[in-house]
Amino acid sequence: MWPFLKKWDPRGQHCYVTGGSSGLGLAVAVSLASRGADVSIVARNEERLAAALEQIGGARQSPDQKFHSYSYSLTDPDASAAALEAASESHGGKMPDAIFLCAGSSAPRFFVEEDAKSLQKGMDNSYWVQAYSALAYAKHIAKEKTPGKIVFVSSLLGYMSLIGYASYAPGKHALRGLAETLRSEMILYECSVHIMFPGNIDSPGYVEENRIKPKITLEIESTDKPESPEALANSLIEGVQRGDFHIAPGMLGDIFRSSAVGSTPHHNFLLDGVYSVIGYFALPVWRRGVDSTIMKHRKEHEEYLASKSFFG
Ligand SMILES: NC(=O)C1=CN([C@@H]2O[C@H](COP(=O)(O)OP(=O)(O)OC[C@H]3O[C@@H](n4cnc5c(N)ncnc54)[C@H](OP(=O)(O)O)[C@@H]3O)[C@@H](O)[C@H]2O)C=CC1
Ligand SMILES: CCCCCCCCCCCCCCCC(=O)[C@@H](N)CO
Repeated sequence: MWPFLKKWDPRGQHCYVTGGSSGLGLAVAVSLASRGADVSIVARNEERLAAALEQIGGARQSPDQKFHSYSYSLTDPDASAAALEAASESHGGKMPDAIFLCAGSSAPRFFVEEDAKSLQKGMDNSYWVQAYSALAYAKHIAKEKTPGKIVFVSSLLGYMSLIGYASYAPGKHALRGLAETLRSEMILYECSVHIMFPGNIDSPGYVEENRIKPKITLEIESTDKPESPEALANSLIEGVQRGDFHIAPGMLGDIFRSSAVGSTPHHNFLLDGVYSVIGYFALPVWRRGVDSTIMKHRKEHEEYLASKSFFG
């Protein structure tokens, strides 16, 4: 964003990556390691953490780089704080220089099939799984008076939403609200804030969610071909290096970002204007197409609900 500012260099920095055992988080961890960073990853499953740590080790650039993994459940506020503290212990008690909050998951289904518990779980796995870590980190940064970096991972579904995402899109929108607040507030502590809005990612999590995803959601989404975690990890890190606040890779990202920009900082003042004009004309056409696809599916939907004994 500011060409005269020095680009952020991950070399020698301690980077903390949640969800670092799979998909985007793992690719971010590997890419940071290959750029000379110390990397700590956090997730729950220990076997996958161990396998990931080995892969991250393979990207080592110097014998001094430290790689660690920690098993914590980040939907718990105390565990989120404990995970950060554990990671800082291996670095002389100093908080990580940057935290990449990639953990998250979605379980798409129709709203009428949700219940209070599943909606709360959706919020846990989209919003709280990142927000608690940001909270614990921010407190330390403010107390320690050391600069920091917070990177959230939302989704294109943090800019818009569609059928099937009632338990997930609200949390991803909420992350945008949190990031906007923190971008403004954390400048007090020299802590920069960034948030990514990727489309579909070709990850283990994507394969998993597609097994339960309503057919109609799959069909509408098919416009957005999944991208490799590695390519997206590079877009994320390069966005952070440039100092971009919103990082929305690809043409779709540019269109949705520019169309939803509000008072969020622009990237390229002129180009963003072009993208927002494209969005102004193309997005309503796309949305009407989506609505008509959904309406054509009405009978099938009713049959589906009947097959689940929804009507009693
Ligand atoms: N897949 C997609 O199409 C898209 C995904 N996103 C977002 O990108 C991020 C990465 O997604 P993706 O690459 O698919 O990830 P994966 O589903 O492949 O991996 C998720 C990672 O997060 C960890 N994780 C999940 N829940 C918790 C938890 N409660 N506590 C600690 N760790 C947790 C998992 O480990 P473990 O289960 O062992 O804890 C794993 O390491 C997510 O935030 C997702 O919402 C955004 C747009 C599209
Ligand atoms: C010019 C206008 C053209 C518009 C075309 C838009 C196509 C958008 C398709 C929807 C993409 C949804 C991504 C979901 C990512 C995600 O977060 C889930 N995989 C859950 O994890």
